[in-house]
Amino acid sequence: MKIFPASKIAEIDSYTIENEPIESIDLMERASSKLFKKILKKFPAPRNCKIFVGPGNNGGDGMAIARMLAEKNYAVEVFIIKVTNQLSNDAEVNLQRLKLIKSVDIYELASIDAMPWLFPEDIVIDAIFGSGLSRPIEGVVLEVIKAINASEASVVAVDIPSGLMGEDNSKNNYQGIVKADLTLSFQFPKLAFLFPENAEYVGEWEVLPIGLHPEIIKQEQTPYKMLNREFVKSLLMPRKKFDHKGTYGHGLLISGSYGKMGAAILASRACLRSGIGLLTSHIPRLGYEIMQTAVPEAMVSIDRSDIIFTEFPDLSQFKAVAIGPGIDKKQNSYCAMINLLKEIKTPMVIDADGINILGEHPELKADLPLGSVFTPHPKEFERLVGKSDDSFTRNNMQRKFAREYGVTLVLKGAYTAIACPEGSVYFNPTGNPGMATAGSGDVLTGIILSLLSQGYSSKVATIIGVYLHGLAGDLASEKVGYEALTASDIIDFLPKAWLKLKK
Ligand SMILES: NC(=O)C1=CN([C@@H]2O[C@H](COP(=O)(O)OP(=O)(O)OC[C@H]3O[C@@H](n4cnc5c(N)ncnc54)[C@H](O)[C@@H]3O)[C@@H](O)[C@H]2O)[C@@H](O)CC1
Ligand SMILES: Nc1ncnc2c1ncn2[C@@H]1O[C@H](COP(=O)(O)OP(=O)(O)O)[C@@H](O)[C@H]1O
Ligand SMILES: [K+]
Repeated sequence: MKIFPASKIAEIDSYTIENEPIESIDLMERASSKLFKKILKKFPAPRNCKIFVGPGNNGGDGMAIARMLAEKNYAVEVFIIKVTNQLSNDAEVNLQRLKLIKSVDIYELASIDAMPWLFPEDIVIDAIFGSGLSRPIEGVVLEVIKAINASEASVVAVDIPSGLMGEDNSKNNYQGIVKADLTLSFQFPKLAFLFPENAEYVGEWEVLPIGLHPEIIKQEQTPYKMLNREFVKSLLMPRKKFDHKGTYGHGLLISGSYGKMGAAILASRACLRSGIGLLTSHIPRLGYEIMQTAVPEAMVSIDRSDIIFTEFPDLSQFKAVAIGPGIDKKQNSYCAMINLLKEIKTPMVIDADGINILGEHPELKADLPLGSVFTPHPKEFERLVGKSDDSFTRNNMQRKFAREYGVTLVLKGAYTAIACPEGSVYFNPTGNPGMATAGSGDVLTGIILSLLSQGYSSKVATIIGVYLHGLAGDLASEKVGYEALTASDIIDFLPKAWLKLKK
């Protein structure tokens, strides 16, 4: 699913109006009735609704919803916040329609003194500003938003919480953003919904299709996309009757060190559960028996060091290489990394301490093989790419790094972002807070290595890997819950995740 910047949404709107064709007031009616139905579902018994509306089309939606709720016997009060004297055309039409409904009280809110008391059992509908917001909130609107946020009422935001910019909130005043319990967004999610600092403002969110024109949605370009099962499934290569293990590639995994052999085991097991033909696990000497016992399917390559990574086998036999889980970042490992980067010609996955070594020695970035994949969590990301104060800026830095070095750069977390060399970013909807547990990143590294070895491109291997990893985590959490979930559970649910993905 595409995620458009707010500026493009008005264009998509106009195209729909012209080419469906549909009158703009009818498009508003269609959008509002979708939202109204959702509210009815969420709050089936009539309650007091206090609807705050602004001067634009977001306000117009609010007034249309007010009319629909009143017709279903909800006690509705509408507060028109006096921002300007002029309402948008469609908001004005909806105001006139609303005035015909006798049961609805309509007030003008020109100062905070006229603010109504909000009770915990009230439903507040926030239709002050939508995608047309052009600057941080101030004046009476700021006071109203503070009062809404101080109340215990249930807050539903129309399209986007008022005050939140669709993408860039780096210069916003967070005091002036509505804290919604539920945000119902028209047709597309907004980029800002995917950033952690906005979570308490957006609340739970849902996208409501409102029938915007499919042609323009197809045509319009955007760097931001949300993954879904159909898309990921379409990337899978079918297996054929006469395939053999050579068909699915031989991968090399460099991982583990003294005290961190678990990372090597987890990554190896996940790799073998993701379709690879042959896996060689390169580990320090002390891990030999551990690996042979825990993962009999893996071949083992032994380092001359007992405890860390200092060398690697002949690379010519491998289709892809992964390095990082549990390797530590001692001087000798750094030296081995220099050599590895000089020799390697296949794509590679770089995770954990592999990333940290590159963060400490940025000159190594010049030797990165084409098609490398980085899988940092936020702290590792900071060491590799740099610091930022907000997620939008960080996302721009992520895209720039991916373009500059020709790599696929993953930023792990809720809505993991995958930045590709050509500038696009894919966000992943699968995964859950149960996965915030030791070793779950090692599992992801193993999965992506497996897919690269099978011949998927770096971008596709990363997309499938990230989606599948989250899906396995979701299936695992259905069985064991968030708290008890371990990285091994994610591996155990990889078979089910594959089946579900391919269904
Ligand atoms: N694109 C779609 O899919 C549809 C959009 N609709 C609604 O239309 C909304 C967008 O409507 P508009 O473009 O009219 O925009 P808004 O309703 O967000 O309001 C924009 C108005 O507020 C003013 N304004 C912006 N920032 C301000 C600030 N900080 N302080 C004071 N005034 C400010 C602007 O000058 C403009 O007059 C969407 O969010 C959605 O609710 C629906 O009606 C129909 C379908
Ligand atoms: N709240 C969350 N929602 C979705 N996925 C999550 C969440 N928390 C963690 N994850 C996923 O779990 C993995 C954690 O990786 P990482 O931090 O590298 O773990 P480790 O270093 O212990 O292996 C990542 O893939 C991340 O996307
Ligand atoms: K709103």
